[in-house]
Amino acid sequence: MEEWWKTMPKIELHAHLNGSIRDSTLLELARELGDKGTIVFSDFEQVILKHDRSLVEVFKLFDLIHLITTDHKTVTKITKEVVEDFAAENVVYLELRTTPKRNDSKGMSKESYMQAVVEGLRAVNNVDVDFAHKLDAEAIENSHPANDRNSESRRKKICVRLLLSIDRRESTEAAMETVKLALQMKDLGVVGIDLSGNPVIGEWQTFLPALKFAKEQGLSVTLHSGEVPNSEEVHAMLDFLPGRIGHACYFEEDHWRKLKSFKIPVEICLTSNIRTETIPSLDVHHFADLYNSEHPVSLCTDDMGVFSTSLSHEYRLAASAYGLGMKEMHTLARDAINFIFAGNDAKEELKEIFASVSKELKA
Ligand SMILES: CNc1ncnc2c1ncn2[C@@H]1O[C@H](COP(=O)(O)O)[C@@H](O)[C@H]1O
Ligand SMILES: [Zn+2]
Repeated sequence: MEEWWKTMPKIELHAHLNGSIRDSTLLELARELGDKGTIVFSDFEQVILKHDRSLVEVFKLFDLIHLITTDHKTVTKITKEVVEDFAAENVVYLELRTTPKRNDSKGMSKESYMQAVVEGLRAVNNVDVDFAHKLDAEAIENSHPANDRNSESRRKKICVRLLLSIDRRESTEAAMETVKLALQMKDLGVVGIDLSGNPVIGEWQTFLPALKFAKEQGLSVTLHSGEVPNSEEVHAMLDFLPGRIGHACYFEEDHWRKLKSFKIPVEICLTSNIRTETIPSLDVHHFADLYNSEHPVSLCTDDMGVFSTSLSHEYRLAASAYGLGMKEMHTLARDAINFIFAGNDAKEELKEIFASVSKELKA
């Protein structure tokens, strides 16, 4: 039973690259920079290993993480590891999101940051990564000829798509640059835009032009919504009709009504919400009501490094907190196929994967 949560196929729709780094890698990177004298290692060690993380502290931690990860080589390394970690727990489809960053001292532009991310996807070697369907399917076949559909020796495969995040600290122009970069990278697996960052910073109106443009150009959009009370912003976000929203912690009656009537899927991050205290306990978490009213929801990790969790753990947690069995959890995982941002080819492939497990469950 314990193993089931790990072996069952899963879909991860809400994972931030820099929040998903292994503790061991963060410590190793911090130690290297400590040895060079760039940072004081012991200061970092304390923060990295600390486990109580209020929402305010989480954003302080991200500033520290970004200090040690924002160079091309490191971005490639953490991308590779994060994809490997998700694949190891049978995530078959991953939408990985990250904020393209400019760092003049490292000669880094938003574009070169994203090239480093794509390098990371290419560097994964213990599992096949399908990240740009049209272009790479052939390359994968050629590099692993034994990988035909009927072969028993078929290697494990994870389908990865990218979302580019706009940080709420950014200006309209910077947000627009991110959307243009996403459009430029459509053939490299970029399928959408995310709005995230410290929820007490920034105004909806600042990001709206870039988000509208993204939508007009055919990119999908997901928004962090209601991480702090902000009724007006939540209404504006719902009226924007995003493809999905994340969190929805401080939603009020009117928001729920709107969300449900618009049928906007919700990315649920249980551990993240409990750790940041945006929801007091699992028994009052909105997952239960959304699930019972058959509203589309998907369990996600948010930041598996920062919150020391995994997608398997989130499934185990929900199953025990809400009394759901293996079959129900399998259906919950499978139904996320309906609101992934990748196209029909990926959806069809995922349906096949889940269908073969459904048969086993019935047997
Ligand atoms: C806990 N809840 C959260 N709420 C809002 N934004 C969050 C977040 N967790 C992560 N991020 C966003 O993701 C960035 C780190 O990954 P990347 O550098 O983009 O790869 C953070 O700086 C923040 O902007
Ligand atoms: Zn998030």
